[in-house]
Amino acid sequence: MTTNERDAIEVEGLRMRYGSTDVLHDVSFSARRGEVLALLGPNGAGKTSTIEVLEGFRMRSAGRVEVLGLDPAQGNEQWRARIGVVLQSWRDHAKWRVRELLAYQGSLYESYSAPSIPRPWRIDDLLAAVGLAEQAHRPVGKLSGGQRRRLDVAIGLVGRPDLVFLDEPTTGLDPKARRDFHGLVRQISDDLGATILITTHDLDEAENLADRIIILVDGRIIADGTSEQLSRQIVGHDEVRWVQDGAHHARSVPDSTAFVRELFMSEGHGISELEIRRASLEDTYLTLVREAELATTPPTEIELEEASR
Ligand SMILES: Nc1ncnc2c1ncn2[C@@H]1O[C@H](COP(=O)(O)OP(=O)(O)OP(=O)(O)O)[C@@H](O)[C@H]1O
Repeated sequence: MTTNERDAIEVEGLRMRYGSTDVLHDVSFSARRGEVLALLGPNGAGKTSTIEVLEGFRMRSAGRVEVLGLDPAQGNEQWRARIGVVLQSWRDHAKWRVRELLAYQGSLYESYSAPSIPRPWRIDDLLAAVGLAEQAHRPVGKLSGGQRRRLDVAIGLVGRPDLVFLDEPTTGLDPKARRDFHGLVRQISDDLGATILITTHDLDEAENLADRIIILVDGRIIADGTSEQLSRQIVGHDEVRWVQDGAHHARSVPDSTAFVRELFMSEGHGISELEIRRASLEDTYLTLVREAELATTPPTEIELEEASR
C-alpha cells in the first residue's frame, strides 16, 4: 500500500511553475499519520498551489511527492476515496437539499467501505457534527454563507477520509461556528486518526489546532516546527515586566526563566509584580516573514551606494 507507513505526506524538492514563473522552489516537508499540520504564509506564498499538487490537481515541475503512499499524479480512485478535500464549489447545487446532496456524495464512497472504517459517514451524524441538522431539508441555495461553508466541510468529510485538506476552512464563519469547527477538526483527528493539512490566515486557529506549523514565503519554507520551536527561533523575544519599589520596568530577553531567576536572586525583596509575555505565534510569524522578505528584497540604489562608500 504505502512505501512509508509512518508518513501520510512526503514532499522532497518540490518545484512548481505557472507558465514561466516558478511559484514553489525546492519545498520539502512531511506529515506523520494523524498529525495536524498548518500551512501559513502571506497571500500568494504558494499554499494553495502546494495543496493542489498534493491533491493531484496540479502537476509539479520537479521533486518527489508521496501522499498516502502514492504519487498524486498517479492517484487512482481508491486513493482518492481516502482523501477529503474542502472545496467551495457547491454553489452550483443550489436546488439540492442539504441532506440529499450529502447522501449522494456519500454514496460515492460506499464501495470503499471497510470493516475498520465504514464509509460513508452516517449522514445524520455528520449533519449533527457540522451543525447543520436543522438545515437538513433546506435547499443549498437558501443557506447563509457560513452554513454553506459548513456544508463544504461536510462534503469534504463524508467519505471518512484518512487525509483531509482544508484550505482556509473558517473563512466566513462566525465565532461560535469557528469554535465548533475547531472541535470538529479535533474530533476527526482523534476519532478517525485522520491526518489534516490546513491553510489559514488565522494564527490563533493555527496555534489552537496544529501539532506543527510550516511557514511558506515566496514559494519557500522558512520555518517548520511546533509553535514553541518557532518562537524560540526569535532571539530576545520574551518580554518581562515587573514593578520594583513602585517603579515599572520592562525588558526583552532571550531566556526569561534565567533572567527572572537572576532578578529575584539580586533584587527579590523590592519586586511586587511580575509578568512574562512569551512571543505569540502572531509575533513569531510576523518577525519570521519580515526577516524572510527582507532577505529576498534586492537592495535599493541608495543602499548599494552606501555599501560601496
Ligand atoms: N492559475 C494561475 N496562473 C498563474 N499564476 C497563478 C495561478 N494561481 C496562482 N498563481 C500564482 O501563484 C502564486 C502562489 O499562489 P497560491 O494561490 O498558491 O498562494 P496562496 O499562498 O494560497 O495565497 P492566498 O493566501 O492568497 O490564498 C501567486 O503568485 C499567484 O499569483
